[in-house]
Amino acid sequence: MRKMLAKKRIALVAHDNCKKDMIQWVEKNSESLVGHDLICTGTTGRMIEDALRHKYGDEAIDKVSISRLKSGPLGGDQQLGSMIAEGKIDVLIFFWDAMHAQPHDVDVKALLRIASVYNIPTAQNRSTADFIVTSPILSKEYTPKVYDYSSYISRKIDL
Ligand SMILES: O=C(CO)COP(=O)(O)O
Repeated sequence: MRKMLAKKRIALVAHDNCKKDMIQWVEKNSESLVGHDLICTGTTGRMIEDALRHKYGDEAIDKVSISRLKSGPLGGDQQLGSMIAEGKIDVLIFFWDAMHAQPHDVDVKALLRIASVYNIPTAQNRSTADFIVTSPILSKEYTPKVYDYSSYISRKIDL
């Protein structure tokens, strides 16, 4: 059983062409977000921190839990994927660029895939992110369905 606490661990990631969208979305929903733990890839995190600092001031921002991983192309997506596999992320908000290829395309795909494997609520655009951030479940305990991969783990492989 996997139980999400009322305080969620929310991963925030955006490609460069989507960062404006992400910052606007965070600013618009900051009241709902600041009570949770925010985990970001490097550059997205820096920009979100700057935006929140600008909105709330230096003192208030120190009380917001924001952690910054490596920049996406430098391993940040993989770090997030690893955190998902370890049960350390509850929600993924990932605005990825559907119009331009990324140097770390494989990492992007891997992150989205692992989020699916572990049944992580994932927003890939602002509308879905709006639905998630306004969901009453966001601030309540929640027990997501955990898929049973035991038959895969114990599968027999002929040698
Ligand atoms: O590349 C990213 C996600 O794939 C995001 O990385 P940055 O937040 O460091 O720009």
